Amino acid sequence: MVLTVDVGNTRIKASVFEGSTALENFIFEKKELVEKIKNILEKFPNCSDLVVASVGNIEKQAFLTFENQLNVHFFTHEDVFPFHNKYATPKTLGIDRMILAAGATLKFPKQNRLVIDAGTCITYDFIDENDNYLGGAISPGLRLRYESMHNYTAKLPLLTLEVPESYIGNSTAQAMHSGVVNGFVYEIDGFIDDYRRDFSNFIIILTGGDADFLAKRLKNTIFANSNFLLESLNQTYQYKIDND
Ligand SMILES: Nc1ncnc2c1ncn2[C@@H]1O[C@H](COP(=O)(O)OP(=O)(O)OP(=O)(O)O)[C@@H](O)[C@H]1O
Ligand SMILES: CC(C)(CO)[C@@H](O)C(=O)NCCC(=O)O
Ligand SMILES: [K+]
Repeated sequence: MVLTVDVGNTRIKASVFEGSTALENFIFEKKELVEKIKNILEKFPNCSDLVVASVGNIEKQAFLTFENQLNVHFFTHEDVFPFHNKYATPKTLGIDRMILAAGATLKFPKQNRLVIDAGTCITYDFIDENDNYLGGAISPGLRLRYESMHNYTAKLPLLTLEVPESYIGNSTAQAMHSGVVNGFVYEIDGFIDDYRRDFSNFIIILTGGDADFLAKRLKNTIFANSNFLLESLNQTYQYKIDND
C-alpha cells in the first residue's frame, strides 16, 4: 500500500492506494500534517511507502519522522519523469505540474493532452503526442479571485463560489459571480480554441478543488477527476520504481 500526499498551496490532500485503487481520501490543514499522517498509518498499517509532492513551504523534514516506519519519497526535479521537459526554466516548474504531466502521459499514451488544475491557482499544462511537455499557463484560482477583489478594494464583499444567474450580473454579488465564474469559463474556452488551432486532437483532464463545480459549466468535453493529482503521484512513483 502506498500513501500519497499532495501538499498544495492552501491545504493537504492524501490518498491510500492498493495497486491503482484509491482506498480512502483525506483533506487536512498544514498544521495537522504529522498528526493526520500518523492517524492514516494507524488505520492502514500495511502502508509500505509514503510519497509526497509539495509546492508548499513544508520541508522534507516533516516527513522524515516516518522514515523508520516506511519508505519515504519526496518528489523533486531530479526524479525520472515520463515526458521530455521543454519548459525554458525546468527547475522552476512546479512539482505539482510535473506530477500532473507525468500522470497524463502515463494514463493517456500517444495523444495530445491538456491538464487543467483548478486549485489555488489554475494551471494549464500541455503534453503533446510525442511526450514533449510544452508548458501552459498559470492564472488565479476561483477562491483567489474572490479574495483578491475583496482584499484590494474598499467596497467589494468577500463572497464564496456560486453559480451566476446570468452573464449580465444585475447586483454587486451577481456581477462578481459572473466575473469569477463566467470569466473562468470564457478563459478556458479561449485556451481550448487556441490549442485546437494548433493541435487537431487532444484530451482534456480537469482536476483540483474546483473541478466538480466547473465541469458542469463547461461546454467542451472534459474528463473531470478531482483525484487526478494523487492518482498521478501513485502512478509516477510506480514509474520511478520501474525506471530507476
Ligand atoms: N475548505 C476549502 N479550502 C480551500 N479551498 C476550497 C475548500 N473547499 C473547496 N475549495 C475550493 O478549492 C479551490 C482550491 O483548490 P485545492 O484545494 O485543489 O487547492 P490547494 O489545496 O491549494 O491545492 P493546489 O495548491 O494544488 O492548487 C478553491 O478555489 C476553492 O473554491
Ligand atoms: C503554479 C503553482 C503555484 C500551482 O500550484 C505551482 O505549480 C508553482 O508554484 N509553480 C512554480 C512556477 C511554474 O510552474 O512555472
Ligand atoms: K493548482
